[in-house]
Amino acid sequence: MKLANQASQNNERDASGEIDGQLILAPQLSKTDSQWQNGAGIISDGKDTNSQNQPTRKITSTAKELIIYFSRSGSTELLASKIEQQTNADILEIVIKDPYASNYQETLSRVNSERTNQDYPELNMQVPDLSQYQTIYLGYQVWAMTLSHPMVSFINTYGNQFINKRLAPFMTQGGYGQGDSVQRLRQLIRNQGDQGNTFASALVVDGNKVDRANSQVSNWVTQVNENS
Ligand SMILES: Cc1cc2nc3c(=O)[nH]c(=O)nc-3n(C[C@H](O)[C@H](O)[C@H](O)COP(=O)(O)O)c2cc1C
Repeated sequence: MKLANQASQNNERDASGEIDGQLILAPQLSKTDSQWQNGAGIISDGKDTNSQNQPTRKITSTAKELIIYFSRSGSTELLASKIEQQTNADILEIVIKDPYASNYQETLSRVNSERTNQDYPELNMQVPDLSQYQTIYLGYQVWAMTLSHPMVSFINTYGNQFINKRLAPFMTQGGYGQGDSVQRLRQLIRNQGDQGNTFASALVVDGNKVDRANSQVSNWVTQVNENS
C-alpha cells in the first residue's frame, strides 16, 4: 500500500481525477445538495466511460489487489481512482455492449425494464485470470435502492473466479444509502459458489461528495487491509 498523500489527510475537495492516465469527468461534483436532487437528472456522456477515454484496464503480473468497477456518470470512477491512488491496485472497468443513455429519464426507463425482466446488460470485456489477487474491491452505484445492473452481469458471469478473496464493496449513491445492494451482491456471489471469500464492510459515498471523501477512503482502505 502507498502512504496516503497530503490531500488524503483532510477533507479538502479533490475533484481532479485520473484513472489509467485518463481524465475523469463527474458532473455531480459541481452540484450543491439542492441542485443535485439526490442524483435525479444526472447526465452522463452516453458512453459509460468518458467519451474520449478508453475503458480503464491496468493489469500487472504482480499486484495482489484489483479494483473492478462500473460508472455511468463518473462518480464511482472517481472513487475507484482514489482507492487506486492509495493501494496501487490493478483496475478493471466493467464495460457493457450497449451503454446507458446520456439522458437520465431514458436510463431510468431502461433500468426499470431490465429489473422487471431480470434482463441484465451484456458485457463487452476481457477478464484476466483473477487467481493472483488476494483483495478485490467491487465498485458500483446504487440504482433503485439496490446493486446496479452491470455489476449483476459481472458477478453472474465471473463471480465463480472469486475464490479465497477478501471482497470489499464500495459505492456511490444519491443520498438514500446502500439499500440492499450488499446483500444482493453477497447473494449473487453465493449463487456462484462463494468459496472461502471474506467480506469487508462497504464504503458508501454520496455521488456529489466523492471529491471530499479522501480521508473516508483512506480510513476504509486501512480497515479493509487490517481485517483481511
Ligand atoms: C437509474 C438510476 C437510479 C438511481 N437510483 C438511486 C437510488 O435508488 N438511490 C440513490 O441513493 N441513488 C440513486 N441513483 C443515483 C446514483 O446512485 C448516483 O448518482 C451515483 O453517484 C451515480 O454513480 P456514477 O456517476 O458512478 O454512475 C440512481 C441513478 C440512476 C441513473
